Amino acid sequence: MSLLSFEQNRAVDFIGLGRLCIDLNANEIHRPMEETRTFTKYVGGSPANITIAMARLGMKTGFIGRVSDDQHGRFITGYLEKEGIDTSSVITDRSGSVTGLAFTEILSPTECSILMYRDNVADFKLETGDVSEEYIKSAKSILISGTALAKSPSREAAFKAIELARKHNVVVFFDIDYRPYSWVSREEAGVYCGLVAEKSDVILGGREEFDLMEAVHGPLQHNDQATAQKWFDHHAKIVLVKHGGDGSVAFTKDGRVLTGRTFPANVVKTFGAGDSFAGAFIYGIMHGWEVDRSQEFGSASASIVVSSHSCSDAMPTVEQIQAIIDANPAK
Ligand SMILES: Nc1ncnc2c1ncn2[C@@H]1O[C@H](COP(=O)(O)OP(=O)(O)OP(=O)(O)O)[C@@H](O)[C@H]1O
Ligand SMILES: O=C(O)C[C@@H](O)[C@H](O)C(=O)CO
Repeated sequence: MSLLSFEQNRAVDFIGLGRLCIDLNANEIHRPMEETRTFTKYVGGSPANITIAMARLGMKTGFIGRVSDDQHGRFITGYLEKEGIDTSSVITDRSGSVTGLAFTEILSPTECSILMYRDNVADFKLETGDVSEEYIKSAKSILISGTALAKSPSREAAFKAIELARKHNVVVFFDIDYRPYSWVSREEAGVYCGLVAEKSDVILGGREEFDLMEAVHGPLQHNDQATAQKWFDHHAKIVLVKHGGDGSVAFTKDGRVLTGRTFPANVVKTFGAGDSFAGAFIYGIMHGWEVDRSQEFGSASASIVVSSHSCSDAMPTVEQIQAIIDANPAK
């Protein structure tokens, strides 16, 4: 019995909402950013990365967001269009906003950090008027990333999108995506992420991201199974807890607990694992695959992206992911 039912007669499979930014990944790796002279530019932003991942896997995708009225905004929109992502709801913001920049430092394969420049960014200027009911009802699913909740009017736009999704049987995927630099406080993040989690069908996050919500919406349990039950008591059908190199654990409302394995990787950088995992995992779920097969697909995708310099550019095809799985059969 499928946990989720996706409306089939919809023009769009998946809509991402929120952050469209630019990654500037250090070319001189294994040294501090103070010693970096050059960077390579990629489209970034967790929801953008996940939407690009879905498009690379052949899904019909769209995006709801705002970009700056400059070369960076045009670069992002052009990239999305080249990937086949519908940009009819990607709005050029003309308030003088800028594009968020994510400078990434790769000290070692396991020591990576991101320096975020996010003052007056276009993505937080997303307004409720940018969220079209007609567009939402044309989709099978929508992705909400937690950072979109960090500031108004983006926050209200995200909540409107969720309400419209619920009204039109659009499946809501929620990636908690906690990025401290965008929030006033952890507590505020917990408040708003918890309110979205209560309305979501599938929730993805790390242990500490679930703790963030439980610190406000209680009780704080540090226990994946108890966490999952908490959200099943609301609207969730699948709760997936990511554990980095240790894989993931998925809980289903019908009582299954599924452990996701990891795949060997020549790790260049650790970030991008979550977005590539999410894209391929959601792909599996939307194709009616069992949750554990979807976890495996997500994990294989992540092993490719952590072995690459970029996030968005490195998002793999179905064939590339399957080749990793075929080369590393489960024991
Ligand atoms: N070093 C690794 N090698 C292979 N697979 C990995 C590695 N790190 C993570 N993964 C895979 O990616 C999935 C998601 O990783 P993780 O838990 O780090 O998400 P995240 O914290 O959201 O990542 P990000 O750093 O992109 O925000 C894991 O469940 C695992 O399957
Ligand atoms: O989501 C962000 O703001 C940073 C991303 O652009 C970056 O690619 C990353 O950290 C992916 O996890």
